[in-house]
Amino acid sequence: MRHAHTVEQVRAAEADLMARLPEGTLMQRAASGLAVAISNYLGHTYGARVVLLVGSGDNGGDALYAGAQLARRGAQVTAILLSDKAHDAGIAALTAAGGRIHPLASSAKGAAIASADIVVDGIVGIGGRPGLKPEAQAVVQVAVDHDVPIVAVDMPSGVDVDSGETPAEHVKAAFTVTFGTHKICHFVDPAAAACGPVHLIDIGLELPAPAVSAIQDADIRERYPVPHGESDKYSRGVLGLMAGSSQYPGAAVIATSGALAGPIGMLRYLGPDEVATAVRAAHPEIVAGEGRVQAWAIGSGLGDELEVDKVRELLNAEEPVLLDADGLKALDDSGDHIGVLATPHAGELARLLGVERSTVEAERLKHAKLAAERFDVTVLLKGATTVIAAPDGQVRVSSNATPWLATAGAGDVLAGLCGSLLAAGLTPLDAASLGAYLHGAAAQLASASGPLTAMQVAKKIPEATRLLLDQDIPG
Ligand SMILES: NC(=O)C1=CN([C@@H]2O[C@H](COP(=O)(O)OP(=O)(O)OC[C@H]3O[C@@H](n4cnc5c(N)ncnc54)[C@H](O)[C@@H]3O)[C@@H](O)[C@H]2O)[C@@H](O)CC1
Ligand SMILES: [K+]
Repeated sequence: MRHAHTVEQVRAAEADLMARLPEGTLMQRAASGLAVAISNYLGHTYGARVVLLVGSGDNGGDALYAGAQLARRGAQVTAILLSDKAHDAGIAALTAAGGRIHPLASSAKGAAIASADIVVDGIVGIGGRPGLKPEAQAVVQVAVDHDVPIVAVDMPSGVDVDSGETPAEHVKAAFTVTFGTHKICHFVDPAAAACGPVHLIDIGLELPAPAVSAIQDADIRERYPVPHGESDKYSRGVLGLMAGSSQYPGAAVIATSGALAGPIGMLRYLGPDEVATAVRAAHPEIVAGEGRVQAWAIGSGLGDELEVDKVRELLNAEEPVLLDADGLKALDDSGDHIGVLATPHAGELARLLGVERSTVEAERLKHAKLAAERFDVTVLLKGATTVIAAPDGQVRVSSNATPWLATAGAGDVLAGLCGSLLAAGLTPLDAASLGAYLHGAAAQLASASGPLTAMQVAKKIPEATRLLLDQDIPG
């Protein structure tokens, strides 16, 4: 996993390290990493036209020192000072290296930005409040109008660093270079979408447990319940699936496709006879009717046929339960639901919490955590980046989805797959994490940069799993 820490955690780790190192060492490490990333992006340094947008703090200092390094290697570097205050030693370094300094009032600044190969956003970093001042917004707009790529120093200025929210104007970066550890805004939308690819420069910080972790390929290898020589269909896990209705029979076929593509040894389907017939026609290996299961997945396409009392009984039983779509209506905030995984999209989470959908979309991390705490469940909030919040406060994100995945039935596949991982014995947090990541990987395979259907995603899950497990097929 990659890890993100809060501003407070980063400041404490920086203070610890700075106390042991000569003054300025950390900033030099940061600036060197930034300069190399800019050179790599441009493909050349000599003659490159680089404009630095420099705010009043150390974020501007990073930009100035990186600019000085680039200037020493032949780049034409111009700094635009957005505040009366700027990092003095950084300005001296840039000037000594042959860089130019423009105050905000300079009439030449617009032309410098318009003809730049890259603009470096050193306006604010972890010390910034959300939003851009009008003068900063104006220069950023010149870069946007002239299609000049912007590299964000630490993070795009104007985003809310610790929540990933973007309540006001902010920079949209071509890429971001960050230092020491990731910050929450790199992982959580909408801010994450403004970062572009994020490069992490190690500056030697020693960090505590992360606030948010992002799932990577290696996590699948580490945690996927791969069967072994002694496994049988029961020990691999049996999932009970309640989905689909006479109104939405397709949801059952799609959700069962997702479940069968996961690690379980057997799938039991419970639902109306005609839907069970359709499900078994699609998947003859499915067993219809009651029986012992290790986990339940309930909800996709149930419509009005949701039996709230029965579901609440299951919520209080020992087996873990996944609640999706209509099944979420059975969730209440009384009692212990520690084994429950809820998989809402923003609209469903908004209904659960009694707020507007747009509020959830703007404050995704906050509302996922709020619901995890209030309902005592693990919450998987679907979206371009999936946010997973456990009731103990752990948060993970999965960011490998393709926008083509925004298609009917994709959520049913995810519910089936996560249910399958639950039945195979993973915790709700791991089942949600691996499910979201494998779902994203399968969608990438199914899409190959083009449209896809939910059933195509389900069909690609085994291949995505195999690639991520890096296992050759025997025989
Ligand atoms: N502390 C360290 O040792 C290191 C810090 N580093 C850099 O230092 C940055 C943090 O520096 P600072 O703590 O000086 O803080 P910033 O540079 O993020 O911001 C400093 C000042 O900007 C002003 N400000 C706040 N919000 C603003 C807004 N929306 N618009 C305009 N001005 C605003 C405030 O007066 C604030 O004090 C990090 O993000 C990173 O880039 C790196 O050099 C790594 C080492
Ligand atoms: K910045």
